[in-house]
Amino acid sequence: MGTILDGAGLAKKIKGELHEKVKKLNKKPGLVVLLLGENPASKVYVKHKEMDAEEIGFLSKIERLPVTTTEEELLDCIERYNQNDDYHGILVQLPLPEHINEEKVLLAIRPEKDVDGFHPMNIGRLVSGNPLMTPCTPYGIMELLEEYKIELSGKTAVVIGRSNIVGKPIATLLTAKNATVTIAHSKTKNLAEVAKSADILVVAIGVAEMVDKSFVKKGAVVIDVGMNRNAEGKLVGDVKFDEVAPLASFITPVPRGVGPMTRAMLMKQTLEAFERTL
Ligand SMILES: Nc1nc2c(c(=O)[nH]1)N[C@@H](CN(C=O)c1ccc(C(=O)N[C@@H](CCC(=O)O)C(=O)O)cc1)CN2
Repeated sequence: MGTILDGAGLAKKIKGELHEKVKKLNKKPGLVVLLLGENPASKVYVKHKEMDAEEIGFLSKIERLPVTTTEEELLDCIERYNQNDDYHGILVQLPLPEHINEEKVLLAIRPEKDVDGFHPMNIGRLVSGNPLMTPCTPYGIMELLEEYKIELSGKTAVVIGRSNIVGKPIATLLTAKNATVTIAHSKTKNLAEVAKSADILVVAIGVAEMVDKSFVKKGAVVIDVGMNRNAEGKLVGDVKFDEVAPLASFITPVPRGVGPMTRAMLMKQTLEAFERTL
């Protein structure tokens, strides 16, 4: 049985350290989360972010906007927070309703306040090796790998999934640590065979328990980014945990793996955004 990478435990430690730093400040760092509509999962994630921010001692606000909000109204709202010096981090919860152009919205957030790291300027900086803000899920994965002293240099990494928020940036971060990275996706031929070549396997496909033991080399490090509800309504990852864990050297659980680390990195980047204003 592989070692379980305790994302929840590490996230708790990081949030405790942030709290200690915030206690010493004269002003509270501020985080605003913009939530459009009533997506049940998004509502839970946003609530968790609010709880984390309050626990650490941030000024925390959720702007709950109706699903009928127009793109122009959303852009106006973002601009108000761009101009508001009490808020150092602005985040728009994804996914957005279909009538809103996600690219336009992410471009509207000032890069210095883009604590999600999704603004094209922040993506460009990440790719060129001079990051300002890093997408929180990939950042959290890298912190977890570092905490457990998992060697990356010279290792073969396969990332299944090519999203802008996870697949592409984690591939960039692993490459920066000298891993040899392949990005695989729904059109990849012989996906299980490609995955099985990996020393480090990152799975971010959004299909419940799709990755079974046929995808995993003995001794591989398996990072499961998936967050799905199975037929019984239980939260499961993209990896069949019980089948894969005995093969892996390290593996993240779902829940309590990558998810809490995503939130911890959001808090870390909010404090850093605040510190840059001092
Ligand atoms: N603006 C953003 N939108 C979205 C992001 C993001 O990084 N920025 N990522 C995902 C959702 N997400 C953060 O928003 C997220 C999802 C889940 C968790 C988490 O802590 N999960 C827990 C379990 C939660 C539960 O019980 O449902 C866990 O894994 O232990 C954190 C962040 C899409 N949108």
